[in-house]
Amino acid sequence: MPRVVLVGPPGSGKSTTGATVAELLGVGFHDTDAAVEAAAGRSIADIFVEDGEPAFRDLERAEVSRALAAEDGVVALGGGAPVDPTTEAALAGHTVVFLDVGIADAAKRVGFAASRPLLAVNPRASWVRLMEARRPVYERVATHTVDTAGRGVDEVAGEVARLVGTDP
Ligand SMILES: Nc1ncnc2c1ncn2[C@@H]1O[C@H](COP(=O)(O)OP(=O)(O)OP(=O)(O)O)[C@@H](O)[C@H]1O
Ligand SMILES: O=C(O)C1=C[C@@H](O)[C@@H](O)[C@H](O)C1
Ligand SMILES: [Mg+2]
Repeated sequence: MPRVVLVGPPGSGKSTTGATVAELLGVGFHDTDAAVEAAAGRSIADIFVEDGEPAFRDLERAEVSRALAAEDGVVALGGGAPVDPTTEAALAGHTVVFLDVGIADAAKRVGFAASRPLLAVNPRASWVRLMEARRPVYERVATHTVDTAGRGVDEVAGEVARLVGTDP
């Protein structure tokens, strides 16, 4: 079972902070977005364009299920992964940290590049809509919440490592 699973919206820092948390804890780091891309041999943006979002969600659900069973370090999920009901149910019993962030910090961090297909059109409004719909899900699955607003990667990673460092 992973030591900790990171959830949160695009720009919350799951991938970047997760790698630092893994270093601090001396464990491996696994990013489900990267794993889906490696398995498919294509970028997520290409999977969205060529096969559509439902096809990506199927690949993501399978990869998250595999990672929750097989990985034992830090696991970063894609931003939309916990919205899937099967994935939400599978997260029960795991140590899950919700990296919270507001639109101001997310916009600064992400720059809303085309690599995030759900934010390709009207990125700020799309991010706000996504976050409104997803906040209840992130809050339901989280065992801990860490506010990342105005805080750097090292500070956030230090707090996450302290929170989960004593968990079995
Ligand atoms: N706490 C932070 N302070 C400043 N910049 C940050 C912070 N966390 C992440 N970043 C920067 O924000 C950008 C996006 O971070 P990252 O890719 O880790 O987000 P993510 O949550 O994994 O997003 P996605 O859901 O799209 O995978 C990166 O350039 C990263 O360096
Ligand atoms: O917020 C989302 O739905 C997404 C976030 C990214 O991590 C990727 O999983 C993909 O771009 C979809
Ligand atoms: Mg990421």
